[in-house]
Amino acid sequence: MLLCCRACRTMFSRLWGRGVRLLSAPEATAATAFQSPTPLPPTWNPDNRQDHTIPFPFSGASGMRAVMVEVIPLNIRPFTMAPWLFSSSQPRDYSLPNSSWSSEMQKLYEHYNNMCEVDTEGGNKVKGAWRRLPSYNSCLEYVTGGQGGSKVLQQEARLFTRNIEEQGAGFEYVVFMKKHEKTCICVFQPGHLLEGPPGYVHGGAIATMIDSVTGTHATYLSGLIMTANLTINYRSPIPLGSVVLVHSSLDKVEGRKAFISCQVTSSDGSKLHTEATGLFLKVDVRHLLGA
Ligand SMILES: CCCCCCCCCCCCCCCC(=O)SCCNC(=O)CCNC(=O)[C@H](O)C(C)(C)COP(=O)(O)OP(=O)(O)OC[C@H]1O[C@@H](n2cnc3c(N)ncnc32)[C@H](O)[C@@H]1OP(=O)(O)O
Repeated sequence: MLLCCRACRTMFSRLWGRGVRLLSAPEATAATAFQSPTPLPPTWNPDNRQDHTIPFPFSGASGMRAVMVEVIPLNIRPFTMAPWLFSSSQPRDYSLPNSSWSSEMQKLYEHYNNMCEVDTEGGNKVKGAWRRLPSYNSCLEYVTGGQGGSKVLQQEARLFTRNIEEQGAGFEYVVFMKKHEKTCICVFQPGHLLEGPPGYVHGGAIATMIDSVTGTHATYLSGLIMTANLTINYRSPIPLGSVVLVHSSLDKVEGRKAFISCQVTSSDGSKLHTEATGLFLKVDVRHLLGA
């Protein structure tokens, strides 16, 4: 596969780490000569690749150019060391701890994470009442094929809460779901880029987190949803850099509608910062694509 256009590049970034690796120019030449029944375009030349190369999309690889990729069946994928961001076999899960997390954020994470698995008398671990939800920098990570899915794949969809490069500067958060009680809790540490009033979090950033947590909750319960209505009451300002809890609970489901309420509190629950109610409507993938 030649990375010669935007669609190729998007597809490559989606596939990277899933059995796909970049070929060096000699490898690419050899692979084309021995394996591909389709000759390379006449303009392609490993020594002069201007016509069919593109800047590599990931940060940390500036100046690097991708020429050709090889798809390797996952079960025989060799070990390769990738020099850029998505170097593991899975896309980065942003809900895992990083060095920007304060000790309070880390402590709360461990508190809820420990309840995701419990020790049995026999010393085994079994699933607990809670579940940590992974979080990626693109909603595409949740798309599972189908005609709609592949159409979505052609776009470079990004989840903006997870696309601020500097760790700790924007939205640091992790969502835990308590499935049987239909509640969700999010541990949220707002960074300096979310400043509104001096020293406090911007109301729009708080609304973003409420929409993200309640929207994730509704998605988990109902599948593909869109926010139809969000009503927010701001009760007390949230200091930048503090750690707060976003509680989400399902009030009722009526057909396609899920009614969810939400409270943002201090980490010990003693102070109420924000209250909200949301209405989420289950939608068809065609609705998202504007069909
Ligand atoms: C392991 C698993 C992990 C899961 C991991 C998930 C990962 C994911 C993470 C990201 C999570 C981020 C989540 C963000 C979610 C957004 O922020 S979405 C973006 C913001 N929202 C929008 O842009 C929506 C724009 N609006 C629309 O597209 C359409 O108006 C809607 C909301 C889809 C509704 O349109 P529709 O489907 O045609 O519905 P319609 O027939 O008009 O109305 C149906 C019913 O709803 C009622 N209704 C419609 N709108 C309203 C309203 N605003 N107020 C009250 N009632 C209403 C109608 O009255 C009607 O009621 P009934 O007559 O049936 O009783």
